[in-house]
Amino acid sequence: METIEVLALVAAVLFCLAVLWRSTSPAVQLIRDPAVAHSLLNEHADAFMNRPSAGLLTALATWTRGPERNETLATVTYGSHWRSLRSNLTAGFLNPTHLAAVAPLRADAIQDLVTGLSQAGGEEVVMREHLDRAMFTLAARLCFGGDHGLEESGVRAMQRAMDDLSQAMDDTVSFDGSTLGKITHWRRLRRLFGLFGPLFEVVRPLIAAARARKSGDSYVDSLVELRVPNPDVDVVDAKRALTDDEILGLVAEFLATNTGVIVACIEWTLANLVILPEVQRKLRCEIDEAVAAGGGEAELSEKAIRDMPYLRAVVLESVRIHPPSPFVTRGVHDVATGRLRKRLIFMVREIGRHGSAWTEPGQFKPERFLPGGEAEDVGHMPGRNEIRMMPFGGGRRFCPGSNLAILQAKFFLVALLRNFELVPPSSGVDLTEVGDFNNVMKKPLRVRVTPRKLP
Ligand code: HEM
Repeated sequence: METIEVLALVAAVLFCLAVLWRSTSPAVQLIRDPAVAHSLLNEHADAFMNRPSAGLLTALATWTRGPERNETLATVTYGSHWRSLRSNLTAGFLNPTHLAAVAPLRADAIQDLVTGLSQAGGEEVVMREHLDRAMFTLAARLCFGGDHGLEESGVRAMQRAMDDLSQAMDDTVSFDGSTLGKITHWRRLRRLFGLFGPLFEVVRPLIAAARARKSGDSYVDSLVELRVPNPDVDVVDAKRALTDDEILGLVAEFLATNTGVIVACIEWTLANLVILPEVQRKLRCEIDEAVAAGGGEAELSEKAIRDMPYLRAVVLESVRIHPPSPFVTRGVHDVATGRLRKRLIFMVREIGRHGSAWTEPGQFKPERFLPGGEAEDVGHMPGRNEIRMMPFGGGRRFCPGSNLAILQAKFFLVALLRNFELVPPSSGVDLTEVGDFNNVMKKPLRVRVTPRKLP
């Protein structure tokens, strides 16, 4: 065959592959309107119970297929396996009695944060560095238990591994859909999955220790004890334990959801409090009054924190305008083949700032969530009759950790405002957003923290 004929043949094959690829690629629909989001997620919840399946690229990157993949709560298909994992987290770990018992761990983390910031001597600090450290220590203790030999060096090694994973995740999500993009995406995915290795090195002995002690109240203890449906055995209601690989995935998910997004929520809130001194002053007044009413205790009670209307309004306004997770996805799959037909992307940021649902949507105005305000009935979860914002998603797969996340953010904010005056840095505060997986401040917030004389 002549060279020219070979080239023509190669071009024809490539053309056919491109047409095939395009014709089999799932359609993508972007949802920006709160009313449309409500109709899809609330009125047709049964049709949108799953996120898009991971697909060919993930299979290539992990060299695994279908049920062999280690599913996490966020990736698993709606069904009995999902129900087991979800009720283990919500009815078990996140139930109010259990959470009350972890209050001392949170108090320790907050105390360390306040001590660290006090040493800054009124100088400018990069708030995220301090918050990341405190929040990660807390998450690791919630995950593995406060007194099971979790060394500081192990916590920091885990934090480094998780930082790399979350950076790789952000690089992977922002993928433009072009053929070149897909190839790059595949390479990024391979890198991403490779990053689980260093995390596993630190976590594997902790899983082994949890298996050996057979009881405990940390998240990893609950995963070791959990039995999930086993469809591979021909026995009614057959169950099996989770493998170490599966537990690793769930641990990574737990650490990720209990750190970066909560830190992002606190950082965005602080940025607005620094820019708007009047809002900061009002919030501090509410905190000082609650502290006085509580007899000046070092940490306010959970009830006192929940009963603070202005704090609630500030946090809601923060997650409305700067949702730490900027989009939520759903997939429509072919019933027979399981292949992804359509990908729906709910643009959480745009929904929370939609002109049809909010007046002056770009302005940070906590008052809108107070009694008499335009959003006095809006909470952090979508209402039954409407969606006006959805920072924690909606429908069947809404975020199970939303209450904990809001509570942790409030406790940290109260401690910071109670102990420090927060003054803008000389360079000002830049609210530019970055990140597709997590929505963070492009320029990490710098603040001058001046210790307060406690009333
Ligand atoms: C400010 C902090 C947080 C934000 C902004 C956030 C946001 C979200 C969003 C938007 C989703 C997708 C919901 C959907 O698809 O409808 C989600 C899912 C999820 N979140 Fe959170 N989250 C936060 C904290 C947490 C915490 C603390 C936990 C665990 C204790 C958690 C565990 C999960 C899990 C397991 C899922 C997947 C649920 C499922 O598919 O059934 N999140 N989160």
